[in-house]
Amino acid sequence: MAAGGHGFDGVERRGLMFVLSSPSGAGKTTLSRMLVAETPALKMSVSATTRPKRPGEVDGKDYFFVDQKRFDAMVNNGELLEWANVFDNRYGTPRAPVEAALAAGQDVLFDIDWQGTQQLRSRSPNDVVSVFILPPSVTALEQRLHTRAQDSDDVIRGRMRKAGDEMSHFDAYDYIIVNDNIGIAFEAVKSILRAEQLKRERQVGLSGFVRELQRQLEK
Ligand SMILES: Nc1nc2c(ncn2[C@@H]2O[C@H](COP(=O)(O)OP(=O)(O)O)[C@@H](O)[C@H]2O)c(=O)[nH]1
Ligand SMILES: Nc1ncnc2c1ncn2[C@@H]1O[C@H](COP(=O)(O)OP(=O)(O)O)[C@@H](O)[C@H]1O
Repeated sequence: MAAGGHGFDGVERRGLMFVLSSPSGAGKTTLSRMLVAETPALKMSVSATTRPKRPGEVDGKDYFFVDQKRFDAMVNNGELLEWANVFDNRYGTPRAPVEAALAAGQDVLFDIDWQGTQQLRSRSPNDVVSVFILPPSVTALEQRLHTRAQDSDDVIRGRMRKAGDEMSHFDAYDYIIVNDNIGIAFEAVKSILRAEQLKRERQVGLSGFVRELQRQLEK
């Protein structure tokens, strides 16, 4: 992967792929939005989906809403970095924007399920940092799905039924956050991102930087 972009005093850093997953309603969309709002350099990957648009969602911002035919064409043309069936719909990550951002040394944020996370990790094991968000309780999860008020009772029942399955994959993730208080959960997400950005192996320009410090000391 190409190196580029930002870092302290010109220390080049490799962009990372920051993944948030959770059962529906646990809070990953909320946390992703907060993170992007506070971290302008972080690029959100906008997925393509065949699911219907919810009230308030914007095409091209929340998702690219496409029909089944277009989705199949994207798969067949290799336009997706990963894709999966979730809740009887298809979801996938457009490849080009992610590759361009990473090549420029930018970090990319993904709100994708465990299947997509697995596919990204097998392609780029060193660049994926994965976080799984758990609800504090089943009652809270159900309440959140209802207060979001964007899905029918039937859809909510379906999502509650599948929450157990989704949660069973928590052990494939690097970090786990229980999202009880949103402010505390957000602090936790930010800390993980910051610590991962500072990992030695991601700061690919370090040896040159240290050599330069040593050269100046020798003067
Ligand atoms: N594999 C994969 N999963 C995705 C993608 N985009 C969204 N998802 C997941 O699909 C599931 C359903 O998303 P959505 O319909 O927005 O419902 P929500 O989780 O209740 O907000 C969530 O687990 C998302 O993380 C994608 O591009 N790839
Ligand atoms: N810690 C929290 N406490 C209370 N409500 C929350 C919390 N985190 C998220 N929510 C609310 O729960 C609902 C579902 O959150 P959302 O981010 O859409 O979940 P997901 O993307 O995981 O499906 C939203 O209405 C959101 O405002």
